[in-house]
Amino acid sequence: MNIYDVRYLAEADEKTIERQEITSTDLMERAATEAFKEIISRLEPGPVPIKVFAGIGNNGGDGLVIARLLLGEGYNVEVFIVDYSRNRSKDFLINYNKLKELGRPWPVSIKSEDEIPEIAETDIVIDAIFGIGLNRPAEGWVASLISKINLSSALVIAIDMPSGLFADKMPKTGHDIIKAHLTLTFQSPKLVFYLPQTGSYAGEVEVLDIGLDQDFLSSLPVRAKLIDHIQILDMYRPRDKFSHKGTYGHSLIIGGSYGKIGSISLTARAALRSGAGMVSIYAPSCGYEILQTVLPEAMVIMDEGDKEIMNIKYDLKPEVVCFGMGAGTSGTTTGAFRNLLEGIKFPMVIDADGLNMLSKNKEFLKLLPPQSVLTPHPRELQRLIGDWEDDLDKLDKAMEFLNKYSLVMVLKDAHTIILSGNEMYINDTGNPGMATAGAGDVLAGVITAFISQGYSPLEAAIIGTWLHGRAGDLAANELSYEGMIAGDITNYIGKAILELFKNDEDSS
Ligand SMILES: NC(=O)C1=CN([C@@H]2O[C@H](COP(=O)(O)OP(=O)(O)OC[C@H]3O[C@@H](n4cnc5c(N)ncnc54)[C@H](O)[C@@H]3O)[C@@H](O)[C@H]2O)[C@@H](O)CC1
Ligand SMILES: Nc1ncnc2c1ncn2[C@@H]1O[C@H](COP(=O)(O)OP(=O)(O)O)[C@@H](O)[C@H]1O
Ligand SMILES: [K+]
Repeated sequence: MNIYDVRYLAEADEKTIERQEITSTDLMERAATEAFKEIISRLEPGPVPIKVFAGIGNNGGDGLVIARLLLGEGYNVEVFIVDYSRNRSKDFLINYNKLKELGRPWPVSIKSEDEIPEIAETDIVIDAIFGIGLNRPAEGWVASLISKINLSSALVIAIDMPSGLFADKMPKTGHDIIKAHLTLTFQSPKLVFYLPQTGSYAGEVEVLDIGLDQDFLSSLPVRAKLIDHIQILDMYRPRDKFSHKGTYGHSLIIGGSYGKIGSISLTARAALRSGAGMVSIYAPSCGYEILQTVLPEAMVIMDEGDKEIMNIKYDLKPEVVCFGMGAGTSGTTTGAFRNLLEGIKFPMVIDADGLNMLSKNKEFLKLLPPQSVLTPHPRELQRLIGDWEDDLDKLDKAMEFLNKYSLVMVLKDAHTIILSGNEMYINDTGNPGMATAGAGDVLAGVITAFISQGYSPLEAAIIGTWLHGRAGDLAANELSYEGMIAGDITNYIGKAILELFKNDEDSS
């Protein structure tokens, strides 16, 4: 699903109005009706008290339409106009009059702190104060209202955007922003919903198709893509009946040190479970028996070092090499990594201590084979690219870095972001149960396996990240967030792949 810059969404509204020969009021009615349908599909029957807070712009107009439609269905609705300016939008006014024509209940205007109503725990709050038009932080009593809504235990549904959140820039600390449980957003998800700094304001995100002109939308530059199962299915290549293990490539996983042999076994096992034809593990010799015992499907090659890698030598021809998990960053292992980099001409996957060695030895970066995949978590990223001001600045800096060295970057987080060239892909699978040691080692193995099967590094990063998260979700469903461990993610990769081919919506 495409994510667009919001300034283009406003243009798409205008183009739609022109091409579909409708008015902006019709479009507002259409958008708000979609939101209304979604809201009632989630409401328990009964006289739930609903408080709609409507601003005086078009987001407020949406709120008024939703209120009118809910009243029409007999819901118990109170409407509060957040009357911060006389500058009311045309469609707000049209819908304000339509609401008043219903006669009951009269919308209550809030113009000061004293007029902010009590909000009960049992209320449902519909936040239609500000949408994508917000261009400065909420202030004064409007900020107090937002804070009061947040302090109540009411269920909060934000329309288009949680009010107070900017669509295209990061808030500073101290800004009051609605913390929604659910955000019903129009046509395109907004990038800020997926960034660690701002994502928690949106809660669950539901994207509502409001029928904006598809031809115009497809002519727009795409800011990012939210990966969905359709995209994964499109990339997936079925296996040929007459294929053999050679068809799916040989993955070489290099890493481990005394006390950290488990990490490479996690990576190698995940690679085998993700379709690699053959997997060899290269490790210090203290790992030999452990690896042969825990993973009989993998071949094991020993380094001359007992407790750490000293000098990487092998005489096989892998399709892909994955380096770094549990390797440590000693001077000897760093020297061995440098020699490895000098000898490899095809894209690698680099994780964990491989990334730390790159950070400590920036001159290694130009030795990286083009299109290599780097999989940093936020700390590893910070060591690689330095500090950033905020999440948007982080993305800009990471882009600059990867383009300098022609890399693919997998920025691991709650919503992992994959960057390549000017493209950005956002992952929407995964859960907090995956915040467990070794989950990243598993991801490195999954991505490696897809490269070994002939997928491009970017495709492998996208498919691998999505499947890893989906497998984590399936594991959590059975085991709980607390009960799952990294190896469980690997155990569910097969089910995550099978699920891709199920036709029901639940697999998305
Ligand atoms: N344009 C259209 O045809 C459609 C618009 N829709 C809705 O329209 C929204 C955008 O509407 P608007 O552009 O009217 O903007 P908003 O309703 O988001 O904001 C209202 C106005 O408040 C002003 N403002 C910004 N920051 C402020 C602050 N801190 N304190 C006080 N005032 C501030 C802005 O100048 C803006 O005009 C979308 O988010 C969506 O909900 C939908 O109805 C779909 C169709
Ligand atoms: N809250 C979360 N929601 C979704 N995914 C998560 C969450 N926390 C961690 N993950 C995923 O788990 C993995 C953790 O990787 P990493 O931090 O490298 O762990 P380790 O170094 O222990 O292997 C990443 O793929 C990350 O995206
Ligand atoms: K809103």
